Amino acid sequence: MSKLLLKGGKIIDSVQGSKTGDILIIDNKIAKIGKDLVAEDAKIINVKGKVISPGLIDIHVHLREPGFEHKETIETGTKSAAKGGFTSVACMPNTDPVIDNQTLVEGLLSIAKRDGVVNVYPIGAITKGSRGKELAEIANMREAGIVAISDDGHPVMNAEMMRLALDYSKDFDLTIISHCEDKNLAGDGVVNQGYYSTITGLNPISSSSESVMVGREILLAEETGAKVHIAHISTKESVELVRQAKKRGVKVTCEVTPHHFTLTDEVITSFDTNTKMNPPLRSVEDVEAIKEGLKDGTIDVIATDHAPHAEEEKDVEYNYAPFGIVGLETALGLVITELVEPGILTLEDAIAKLTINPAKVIGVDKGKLEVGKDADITIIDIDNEWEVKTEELVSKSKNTPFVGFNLKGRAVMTIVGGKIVYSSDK
Ligand SMILES: NC(=O)N[C@@H](CC(=O)O)C(=O)O
Ligand SMILES: [Zn+2]
Ligand SMILES: [Zn+2]
Repeated sequence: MSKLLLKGGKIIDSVQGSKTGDILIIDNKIAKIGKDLVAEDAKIINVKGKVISPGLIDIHVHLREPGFEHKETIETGTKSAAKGGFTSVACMPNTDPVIDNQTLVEGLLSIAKRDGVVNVYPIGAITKGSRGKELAEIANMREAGIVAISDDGHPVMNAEMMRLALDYSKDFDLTIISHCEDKNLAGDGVVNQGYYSTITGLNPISSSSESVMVGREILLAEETGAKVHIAHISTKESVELVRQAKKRGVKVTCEVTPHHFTLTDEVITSFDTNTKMNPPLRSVEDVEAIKEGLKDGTIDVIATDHAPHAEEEKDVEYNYAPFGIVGLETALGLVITELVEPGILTLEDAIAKLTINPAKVIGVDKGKLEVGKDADITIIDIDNEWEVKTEELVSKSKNTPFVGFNLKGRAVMTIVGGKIVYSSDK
């Protein structure tokens, strides 16, 4: 029997309010929560002045294995997650091959069991090969352990195919995570349409290329009664569509990435390919609408869309670089610096968007500190000031626009199932 006693931290409880106290972990479960706990032969960890949070959950991660191991592997991606304070990640199926059948899901789970340091929840494809033509083996994949379906990286352009998938997903209580992008409207765009696309001469991506699809998904979810989750929301129009749909009782949820609430399209003037991602960085007004959406609960989840790409792939002309940036190790710092410090979200609300809310979207029993639950816990030092440095990133890829940023707040210890998988002291 192994015992771990966390002493004197601020225990986050977004429902009943946070309190200072101790948590006793026995083996892989939370055994006791209270004040002045004592436990013989427990390893004691003093967390005075620190926050004890439910382990963070990221439901939008590209682990790249199988097929793109030069960008990331399940081992390096989950180590990156652990350093960022994440105890669970859900991984997107746009690997090679695309995760669209039971055997591939089982293969992924067995690698995750062998190499993963945090919990890995696979997301299956909606359509075979994510090509949008015929449905993937959704029932079998569900049996094998997928927690959601998504063709992320691509939209499902055929609305009838999406309606079919939504209808079908209800039988398996699966949420569809939609990458909202109208391919015809997006064309060969690489950056947000606006002042900065004009002055840089880079090909524009309109806001409508996203919002038209957000509107479509909402209408189809409403018609079918299915659950849809909008990935990486980025425009003010999309936020408003979700807000109105929620008022009507549509089963729609959405997520935003830290880069979409932190950066605007102004940064593309550097022509740094680490400012290129899908959807693109948007305007000041969009960022303001996103913050409003976070505040009023329209935006449920903060997810990284961790999208590693190798240095040689990004080190090309802007038009030719792949879309995407890494995010697991900077997410928490950006949330605290950009949202909690300025008072946009309380610490409890911010943590809810990184724990219980994402857990609900993928339907897993995680994200709460309660006796009897898995001991997935993140210890956060919210006052820790640090600078993002390339050489300190443990992800295999270093494609982030945040190098040199000074952030406040970081995970100092990550515990998964009672086991310390990351500690800043080591
Ligand atoms: N976000 C990105 O810019 N890229 C993602 C795909 C995606 O999330 O749509 C990737 O897989 O690289
Ligand atoms: Zn996407
Ligand atoms: Zn993605």
